[in-house]
Amino acid sequence: MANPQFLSYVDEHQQQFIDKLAEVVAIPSVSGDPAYRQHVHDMGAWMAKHLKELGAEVELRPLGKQVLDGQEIDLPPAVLGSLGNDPKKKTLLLYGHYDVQPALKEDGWRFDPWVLTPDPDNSGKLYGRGSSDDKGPILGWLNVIQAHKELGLDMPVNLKMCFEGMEESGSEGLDELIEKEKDGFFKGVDCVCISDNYWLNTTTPCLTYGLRGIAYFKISVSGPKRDLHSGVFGATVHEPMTDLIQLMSKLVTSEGEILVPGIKELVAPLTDEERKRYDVINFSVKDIDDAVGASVALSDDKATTLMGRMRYPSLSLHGIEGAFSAPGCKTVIPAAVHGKFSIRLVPDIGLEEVTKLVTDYVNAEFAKIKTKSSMSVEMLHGGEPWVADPNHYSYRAAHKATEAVYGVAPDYTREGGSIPVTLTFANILKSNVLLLPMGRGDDGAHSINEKLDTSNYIKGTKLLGTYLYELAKAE
Ligand SMILES: C[C@H](N)C(=O)N[C@@H](Cc1c[nH]cn1)C(=O)O
Ligand SMILES: [Zn+2]
Ligand SMILES: [Zn+2]
Repeated sequence: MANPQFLSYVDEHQQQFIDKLAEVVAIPSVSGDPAYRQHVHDMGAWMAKHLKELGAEVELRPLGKQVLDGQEIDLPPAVLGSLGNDPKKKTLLLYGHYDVQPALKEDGWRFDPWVLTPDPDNSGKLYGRGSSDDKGPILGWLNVIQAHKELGLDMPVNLKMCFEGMEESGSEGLDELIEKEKDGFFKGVDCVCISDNYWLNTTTPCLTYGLRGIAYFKISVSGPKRDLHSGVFGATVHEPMTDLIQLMSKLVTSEGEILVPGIKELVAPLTDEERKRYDVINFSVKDIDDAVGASVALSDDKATTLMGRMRYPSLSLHGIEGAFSAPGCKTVIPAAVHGKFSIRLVPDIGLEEVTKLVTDYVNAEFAKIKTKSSMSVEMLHGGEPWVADPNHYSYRAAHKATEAVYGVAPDYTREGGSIPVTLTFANILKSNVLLLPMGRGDDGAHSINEKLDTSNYIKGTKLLGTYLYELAKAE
């Protein structure tokens, strides 16, 4: 059980916590676009300032530079914080990310994505980019610390904190920092907790013990030196976009089957025991329909749907840079186009292996196209898949905390998304990692109209705090 004073404090400060979330949603910390990079740095500075005010020792650790769209720019720093150093207490490492995915009102958002907007229908939904992924959860930790500081309560465990600003763009520089600091800043960490994923549905909290990895690719096709008039040059020159579409159509079927040979053969075989684990999860295919706003699920079967997200790889096509995409009818032949796609990886499918399979296949398919265009394929960023031991004491502590705050036992899930640093923490720090999500499956992370329900934010803050108390006692 958590301290009752702490729980009451969270209820009494609900509006103040929402106002803080509004303050950080207003900082458009998009890591993938160089034009927004200063905002990512501003968000890192905001985190450092507020953690210091809460009594933590804080350091902004530079992570070097990256080349983005031909420009060399500073990577956002890692915000490293420590609170408490009592050798009698356990030491928990918290990780979260302060960068977000891009968002433009014209993509179809109901409200300005950078203004946290409560649902006018009073449903309690708080709309805004980053509300659920991952600014709400990282503020959840800050709220817990604030409550303890203001109430004069001792924290049940020592905290180390690592917040990064590049998670949505491959976590560049972070693995190196963890390796370098494993016997420095990260020394003494007993276990790791990350709140950066989502419940499977809208009602049942969960503990997550696996993540898919990711391999993100770009296929570039070019030909003419400049964009051309299709009336003047159509049926006259090879067109890069035509070649790229042909290549991209060879990657995946409409039923989601990956066409790159050799990938599905690597997936670990399904055991009866594992199959049964999907049957007990509180979930229905309607949860998918509700989350995406349409009846478009690949399967009508619950276990097949869950396995599609948790234990099988997937290949998604994301976009074509350089293609005409504005309204209207521009009759251009683009000179160079870059197709982007990613593959979500599962255990037994490694990043290096998949990169070779994809590169060889795309090159072989391109060789079959009769064209004079040039083509190259590269892996832009990646992260390996991860699975943890859900019988660890940290999971037992989170299980008890979930029952205390939500009055139900959590589901045990594997997440379809990726948090590349998770495996690094597990391997380099040799620690158990727990994923303790705050948001719901319909939060729309990475999509338009991302939201966090007020009750998830407030109960989620109570859950994170209660987990610390349970962790202190756990064996
Ligand atoms: C699950 C986590 N909140 C998340 O959204 N992770 C991203 C990481 C990523 C990797 N490349 C780009 N973003 C994801 O799963 O897409
Ligand atoms: Zn994300
Ligand atoms: Zn995230």
